[in-house]
Amino acid sequence: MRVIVHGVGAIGGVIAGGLALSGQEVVGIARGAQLEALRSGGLTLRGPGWVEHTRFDCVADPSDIALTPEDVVILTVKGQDTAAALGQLRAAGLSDQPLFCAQNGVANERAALRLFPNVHGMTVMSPSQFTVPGEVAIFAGPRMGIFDLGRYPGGADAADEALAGALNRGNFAAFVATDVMASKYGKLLLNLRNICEAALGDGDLTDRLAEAARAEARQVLQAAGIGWQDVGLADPRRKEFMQMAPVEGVGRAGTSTAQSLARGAGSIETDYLNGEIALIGRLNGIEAPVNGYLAALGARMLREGIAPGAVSPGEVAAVLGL
Ligand SMILES: NC(=O)C1=CN([C@@H]2O[C@H](COP(=O)(O)OP(=O)(O)OC[C@H]3O[C@@H](n4cnc5c(N)ncnc54)[C@H](OP(=O)(O)O)[C@@H]3O)[C@@H](O)[C@H]2O)C=CC1
Ligand SMILES: CC(C)(CO)C(=O)C(=O)O
Repeated sequence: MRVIVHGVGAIGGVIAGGLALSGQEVVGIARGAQLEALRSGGLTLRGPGWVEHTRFDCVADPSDIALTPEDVVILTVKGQDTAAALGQLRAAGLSDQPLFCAQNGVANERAALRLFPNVHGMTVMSPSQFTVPGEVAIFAGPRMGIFDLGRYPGGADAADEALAGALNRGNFAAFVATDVMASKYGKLLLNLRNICEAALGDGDLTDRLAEAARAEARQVLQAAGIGWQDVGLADPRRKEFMQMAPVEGVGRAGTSTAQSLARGAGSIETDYLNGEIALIGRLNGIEAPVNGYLAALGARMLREGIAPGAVSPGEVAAVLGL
């Protein structure tokens, strides 16, 4: 098995780095300064109380790789970049190799299944950050992440077992799940907080706003007949495998959404997180005003260049009556 990681940023870096450090053959797909840095100097991983350095092959496009039936692809781009990445993979000749969507949100797998037959979901619990080109930080230990892996839309097969085995050898805690989308919907509920924290920073209003978004989302999912599994702090695997911890010399820029805003990435994932709840609500004739507002707020922050934490608490509290 050769593992191709498409999108070596925070999560792609941690996954590719952990696998490479364990001796697994890895090829990364990256772009810009990150590609240059990975090619010239390799990847540095910084964790709580440790630093590791590793090297693996990196290319700019899947078409630079001579794909074989033994390849497995892990997609680690943000949801808004999935369509372009899938198009690249198709142009490169990917066919029935397993394709794992190691991303937040629940829309990536469906988009992938339109083009490819062998699609798998992968829930990612791994608080990570792209710091500078050629370096990523992981704010948790003792394992670098907890993953649920399974075939989309359901079931599990040998590819899930094989990748879970490789990830476990790479200091992750990986679990094969026959209903991986239940786990991914559970993770979606957690990620509804991303834009709240990106807008307001941490605090009581953020907590209340996130809870309002989650309460609304639970109603929407229930009405749409969609089940979920709790993968939050109550999940006993977190205590055993992965607790949050600071990384010396690296300030945490918040969730992946705040990270995109902080580094001026030009796009954020909110339409695939809170926007997904608004979409499911609209498809089922249910109002989802809190998540609809939060998706629009994310778009406004991007449009107006509002920095993380700089949205007026009074405005949010007034609009949502909190
Ligand atoms: N960060 C975290 O703590 C967590 C993130 N996640 C999820 O993981 C997924 C990835 O997030 P994260 O790692 O934070 O995001 P990052 O932006 O750090 O990483 C994504 C990387 O993919 C690159 N990329 C995008 N499209 C392409 C392409 N076509 N070819 C090559 N490279 C490409 C981006 O480049 P560029 O910078 O140029 O856009 C970037 O380097 C998201 O769904 C996120 O929600 C899940 C759990 C935790
Ligand atoms: C782990 C968590 C909830 C926060 O880092 C995340 O998924 C994200 O940043 O998108």
